[in-house]
Amino acid sequence: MVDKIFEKSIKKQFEFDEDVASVFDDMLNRSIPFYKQMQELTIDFALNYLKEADTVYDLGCSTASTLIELGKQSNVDLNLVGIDNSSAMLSRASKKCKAFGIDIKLKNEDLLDTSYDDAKLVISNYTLQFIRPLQREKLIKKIHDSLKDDGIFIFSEKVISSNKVLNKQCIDTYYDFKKKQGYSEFEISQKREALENVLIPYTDDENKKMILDAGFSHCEVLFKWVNFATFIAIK
Ligand SMILES: Nc1ncnc2c1ncn2[C@@H]1O[C@H](C[S@+](CC[C@H]([NH3+])C(=O)[O-])CC(=O)[O-])[C@@H](O)[C@H]1O
Ligand SMILES: O=C(O)C(=O)Cc1ccccc1
Repeated sequence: MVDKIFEKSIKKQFEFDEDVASVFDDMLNRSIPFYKQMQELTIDFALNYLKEADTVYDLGCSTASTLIELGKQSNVDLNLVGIDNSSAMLSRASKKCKAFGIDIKLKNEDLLDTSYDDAKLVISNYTLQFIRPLQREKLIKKIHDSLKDDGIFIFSEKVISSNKVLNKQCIDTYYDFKKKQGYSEFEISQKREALENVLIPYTDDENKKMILDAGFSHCEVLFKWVNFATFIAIK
């Protein structure tokens, strides 16, 4: 279904409710530049590290498209776990898993309350940005401590620049991208307002610092388009 959520006047904050879930795959494809390529990279790099019976967690799995694709492409059996606290997202995820015949354990839990036992790989694409900064630092520490010694964390985030002028240029370039995807100026500005204080982006350096402070030995950017970046961290 086509995302028309912000065509009408909306006064509430952005929420992952039934309305958003029903158009979510379209929303992501049209709102996150190179979303498909970013997902393919996540899977390509994940497959570099995964062996038979490894456990993979996807934090903020939404409609489970990344885990389904990982399950399809893996030559070994994996223990796939998707976590999200939106029932609307998970009911779609569950239907898609059945339709594709991929076995994924879907957990309706807050990321901050979940345990990540036996994790070889943790994925979290475009989700940490919705966790408040203090909690975010704690969550990263928990992810680090739960990962096996050779564990990997792959995550993507909307990012900002610490240079004000460049940051404004990045935002303008992103809004041009959205216009080219068919969103009107009204939809773009309504969504921007709804995301205010809900989506809290860090700079690349802040993301890397958060990762290294949690104890990871290495972190780098795998992919970046203007203000959207994918990172890989090695325990
Ligand atoms: N505290 C929380 N606990 C659990 N889930 C949460 C929490 N906060 C937000 N979520 C969930 O995180 C997901 C973020 S979307 C991820 C896209 C996906 N990774 C993808 O690659 O397709 C990204 C976006 O919409 O920009 C939503 O499904 C929320 O319900
Ligand atoms: O920042 C924006 O304007 C976005 O649209 C990013 C986004 C994409 C998908 C869900 C929530 C936010």
